Amino acid sequence: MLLLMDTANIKEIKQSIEMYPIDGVTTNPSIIAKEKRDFIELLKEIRDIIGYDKMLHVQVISQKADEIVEEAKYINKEIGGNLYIKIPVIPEGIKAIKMLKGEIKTTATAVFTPQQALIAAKSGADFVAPYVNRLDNISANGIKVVSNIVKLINIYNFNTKVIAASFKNVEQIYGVCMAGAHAITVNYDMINQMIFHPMTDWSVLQFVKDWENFYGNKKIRT
Ligand SMILES: O=C[C@H](O)COP(=O)(O)O
Repeated sequence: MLLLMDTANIKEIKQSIEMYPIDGVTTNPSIIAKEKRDFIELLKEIRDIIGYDKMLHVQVISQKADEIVEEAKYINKEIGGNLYIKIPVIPEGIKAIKMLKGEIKTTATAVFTPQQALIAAKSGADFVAPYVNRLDNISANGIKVVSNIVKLINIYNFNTKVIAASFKNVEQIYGVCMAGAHAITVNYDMINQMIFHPMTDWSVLQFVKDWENFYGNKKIRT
């Protein structure tokens, strides 16, 4: 199971890498624009923080296959390392995924149906990224879509992995993990929510109280 951070915020990336078992970072144009920084400069800083081995997913802007390929090559040259180029599953995007196969790794993004994921996988995408919360928001079932994509990938034995994205609560995250998603990408709030439980905090406080009742402020290691 791969765990990625869906953010381009330097502080959030640094903190989550320090605290949690993070495999990489995913971005999209909206996430990047929020930081109000030079695109390449920001990505280079993220690469420096996470290192060359962790995954970095960066999305293209163009909507024509030839231009998508050019953007992918440019980002790859500038940023390098374990890089995945995110390409939306429009027809020209599928064409670009086919063109990049064997040269640059790709993540087919903005996936809303198993059919889109199937075509992207058949085209050679390394990852497909279904948007769970955006599906739930249009009264579809994000977890079911992820589950069906995982099933299709297994039926046809594609090498493609599912990176479930777009979460607004931990129940959605739990659901896609139970459905066998190979990877999840979550924002800073979600990663903290995943580990939070009021009973855990209460128990920790209780342990400390009981210890102090007998040992006072004595430490385990003096
Ligand atoms: O790149 C895709 C994002 O994970 C979408 O997430 P969002 O629906 O929270 O904007």
